Amino acid sequence: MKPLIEIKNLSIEFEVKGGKLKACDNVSITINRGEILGVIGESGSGKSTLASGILDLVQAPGKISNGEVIYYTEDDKKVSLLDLPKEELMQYRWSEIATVFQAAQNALNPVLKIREHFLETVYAHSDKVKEDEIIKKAEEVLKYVRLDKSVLEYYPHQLSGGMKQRVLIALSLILDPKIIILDEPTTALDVITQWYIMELLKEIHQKLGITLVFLTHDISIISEVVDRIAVMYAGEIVECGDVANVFNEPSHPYTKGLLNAIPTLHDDITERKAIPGNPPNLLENFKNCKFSARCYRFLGKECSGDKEKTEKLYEISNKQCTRCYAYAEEVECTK
Ligand SMILES: Nc1ncnc2c1ncn2[C@@H]1O[C@H](COP(=O)(O)OP(=O)(O)OP(=O)(O)O)[C@@H](O)[C@H]1O
Repeated sequence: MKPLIEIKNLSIEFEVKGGKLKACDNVSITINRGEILGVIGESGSGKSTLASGILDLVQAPGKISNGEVIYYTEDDKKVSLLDLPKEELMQYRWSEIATVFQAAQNALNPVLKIREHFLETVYAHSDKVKEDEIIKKAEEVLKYVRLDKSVLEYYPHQLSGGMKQRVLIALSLILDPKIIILDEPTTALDVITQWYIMELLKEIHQKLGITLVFLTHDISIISEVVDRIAVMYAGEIVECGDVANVFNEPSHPYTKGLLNAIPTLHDDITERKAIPGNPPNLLENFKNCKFSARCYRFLGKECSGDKEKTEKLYEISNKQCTRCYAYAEEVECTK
């Protein structure tokens, strides 16, 4: 698979009372063209910060302190997104990389009809497109999310939560992007609507071949959709790989804990166990593996002190990488 976006050693800090909070700590991951990638992790693990970092949208007091985001164009040209002037980078937003962010339900302007949202999005990129062309395209993308064109004449408050989310997905498609990054796309919705939206996104992926990245705490909702999964803990990716490998043979104790904590319809809920302890304070200057305080596999001095070793990802197969020091014999992962 060809790479579409390569995130290299991305670190993002928030300047807060008490110091610098590392929300993303040296994150490296490649998003491949045409795949569906899921990034999972509990609240506060850094998923939204990572999503904002890709398009340099981190708001103060946050700041990208290190790293690169490389975008591969269709003719394999490498573009270093974080080095682009702001206006140029904004041209990539929507037309190459579209985002549907967590607070999406409130992302629509209450005083504008849906048709105006489509017009404004396109006009922000080009004032040469005719209005009727935009509306024709809007009707086409609304069909992908099974909404009738009459929705264009509605104001946001006239739509249900699920319809608003579908409008936002349609809006993200208006400029034919190569990738959509969806941060908690279904969080505020009821379970049935959640599944419906995931089905629609899967269909859109199949029809258009568009790359999708889901960032969510809800493993159950993405498990049947994603090809590959990355697990985030305390600002770091602790494991990534093909979804079947990671789910069937999780290598990192955090991934195991996370999977153990999910109830299913079929099993005994008392069998489910929460991970003991709490996530660490991200203001700390870590010398140990960040999970070591909660880890059943903690290897004593091997997991402590040697930051260089505990901050690497090790390749345990060509389909799975882990940050756990127990695999330090394996080769370093460069994917
Ligand atoms: N504007 C901000 N100011 C200070 N700290 C922030 C800010 N935004 C995020 N953080 C901190 O950065 C860390 C990562 O937050 P982030 O929102 O990226 O996590 P998340 O995994 O997306 O969780 P959630 O799904 O709850 O948003 C958290 O410790 C959070 O408190």
